[in-house]
Amino acid sequence: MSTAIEELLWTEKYRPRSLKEIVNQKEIVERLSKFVAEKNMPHLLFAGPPGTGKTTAAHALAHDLYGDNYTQYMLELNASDERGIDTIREKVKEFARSKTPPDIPFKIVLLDEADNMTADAQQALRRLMELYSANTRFILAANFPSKIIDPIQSRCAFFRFTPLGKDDVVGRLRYIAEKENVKYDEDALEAIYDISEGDMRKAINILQTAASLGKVDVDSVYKVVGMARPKDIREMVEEALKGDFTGARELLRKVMIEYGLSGEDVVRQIHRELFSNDLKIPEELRVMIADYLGEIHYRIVEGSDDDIQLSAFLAWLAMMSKRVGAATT
Ligand SMILES: Nc1ncnc2c1ncn2[C@@H]1O[C@H](COP(=O)(O)OP(=O)(O)OP(=O)(O)O)[C@@H](O)[C@H]1O
Repeated sequence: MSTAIEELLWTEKYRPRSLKEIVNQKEIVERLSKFVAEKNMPHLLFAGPPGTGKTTAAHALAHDLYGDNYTQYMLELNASDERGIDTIREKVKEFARSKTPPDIPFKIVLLDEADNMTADAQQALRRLMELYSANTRFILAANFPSKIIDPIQSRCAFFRFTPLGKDDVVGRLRYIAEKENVKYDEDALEAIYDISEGDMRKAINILQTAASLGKVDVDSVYKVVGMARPKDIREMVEEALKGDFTGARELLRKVMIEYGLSGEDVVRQIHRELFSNDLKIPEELRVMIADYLGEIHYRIVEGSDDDIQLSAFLAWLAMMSKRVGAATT
């Protein structure tokens, strides 16, 4: 990757180079550091959601093993990009023949998105792993480990990466914002965490896009991701639950126009708010709303009119709250 892109993209600029710079994932970092100390390791399977540090950890491990010029001892392949197992086989064969590191008996093949390979391709991969195991170790990265065939799973040490917590994400965003001289509101960083759901890549990208517009505040954050502020969505639902259908419908039109949301976007955001702690409603009502919202979502996806469906939803909320006798508290 060129230096220009590394400088431009904050996810690259602030990608941890060494294991000790990785945020959280403590147990993983400890186990990997042991491999570095022992200069030995088995094949590895890194599993977990996007943006939690799988690729970063593989590079950091190679960096700590081989030093700054580690890339000559590491082959990175993306299972979805490479044209089938034959291409992978050719590349691995060539790589296995190339220069070996001075005092470590193996090189590393990183295979990203391994769970996108068919079961047949994975069988071929398994044979490849065995064939070159004398001087090569494979690191497989996957979002869904259940899609990796058992014979491969049993040959790898398993590492589960978990979504990063609020303190970790907000702390990292604060660190980057300070380094980049970005003006920000603390609650904007928390909003970025809420949207990212523990995906650090997504969080850093939102910060960078919002910062390009000026000060990072809650409004600019929701604007760049094309979402309404949760508060606006909650107010709309609460208004309907108070029985004020007309008021709720006005708020609906406002969020759709102001934020340029589609009907499906609005349904997704209502769904999100339904399970947040900020919407205080009785459990019985929450269950009914979740059920009916699923129906509305289906109708919109099938091509029904956004406005008619969402108006019907708000009307239903207004009627339901009366029947259950439950206005918001
Ligand atoms: N644990 C972490 N500590 C610090 N930064 C992180 C961490 N995890 C992710 N990041 C940041 O997010 C970016 C993306 O992370 P990475 O490529 O490692 O994700 P991944 O888990 O491999 O995701 P994918 O499954 O999409 O490939 C990194 O460049 C880095 O800036």
